[in-house]
Amino acid sequence: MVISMWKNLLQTMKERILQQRRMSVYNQAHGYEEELVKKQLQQFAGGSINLTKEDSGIGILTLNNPKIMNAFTGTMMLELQERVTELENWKDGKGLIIYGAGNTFCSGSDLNVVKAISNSQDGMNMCMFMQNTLTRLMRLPLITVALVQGKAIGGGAELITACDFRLMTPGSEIRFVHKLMGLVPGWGGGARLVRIVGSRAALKLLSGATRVDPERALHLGLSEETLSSSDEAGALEEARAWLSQYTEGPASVIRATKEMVAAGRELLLEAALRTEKDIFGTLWGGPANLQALATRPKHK
Ligand SMILES: CCC(=O)SCCNC(=O)CCNC(=O)[C@H](O)C(C)(C)COP(=O)(O)OP(=O)(O)OC[C@H]1O[C@@H](n2cnc3c(N)ncnc32)[C@H](O)[C@@H]1OP(=O)(O)O
Repeated sequence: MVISMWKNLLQTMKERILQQRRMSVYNQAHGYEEELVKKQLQQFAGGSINLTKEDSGIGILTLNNPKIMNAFTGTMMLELQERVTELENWKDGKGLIIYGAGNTFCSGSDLNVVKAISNSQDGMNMCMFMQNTLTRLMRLPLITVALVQGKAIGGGAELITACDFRLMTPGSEIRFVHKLMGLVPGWGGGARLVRIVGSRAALKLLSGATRVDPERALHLGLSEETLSSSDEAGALEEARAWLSQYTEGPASVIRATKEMVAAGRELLLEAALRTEKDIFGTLWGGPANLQALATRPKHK
């Protein structure tokens, strides 16, 4: 009995590790040694990443380091990875809102960390770690929204591109400042920005280190809506209401919809079509489908 429980546990852990590897971009084959990178990041402590899972199926992820405008310390990078793992395993989840504590989003990497790891190898390790985490975030079967209050700067601007949608509050700003630091984005924000706003607009925003206010973000398709509240509680409430338009209904259907769109966004057409078929197969004749057929045959 104990042996069989132990075997099941090992099997589940193995499946989880394999699933995480499938969702990630880098592994040992790319010279990426995750355990070493984690050990190094652990040395730069401060702040936290907090997750609450609401009964509605909406998760709230808070970037919490307001003394330095929610800049990412090493331990925050590690905690973000842990929270993403938690979200991958949250089977009732439908949506996620990411926001920053203290009325501002995030000012990127903690500059103390940037200075301490300013050699090429350490920079590459941090880059691969954050790309893996943000790619897994992007591929979550949840509809994700970045709520931008105050500033989303550098890595903070990169993080918002890993979400499906962005909402901005009045007076807020998105800015890819990398060029001013002699850099380009390294957390995957460059590749994702091109897919969101197109290559011409992305080139302007990156090479101009342009300040993007809510009006310009709307015009570029970088933001969906400018909210009316500027304060944290009001903005969060508005973001919840906005997101719930899309998370209404059975979790199985919402999650399948996001997975299908993510496949369409990332895969070549034939692979995306096959994935769509597989996802369709998980719903056809399932409980949500049968109940809809029994109770709501018309859509007037
Ligand atoms: C992935 C690559 C990266 O992300 S590299 C990092 C890119 N980010 C940056 O370079 C941001 C640098 N900071 C700034 O430009 C300004 O602080 C911004 C964000 C515009 C805010 O300006 P302002 O509203 O006037 O506030 P402030 O400068 O007084 O900041 C408040 C305190 O927070 C700190 N802070 C801010 N950002 C960071 C950061 N990324 N790392 C470490 N500390 C940061 C400021 O130094 C300031 O601290 P203090 O009150 O002076 O002790």
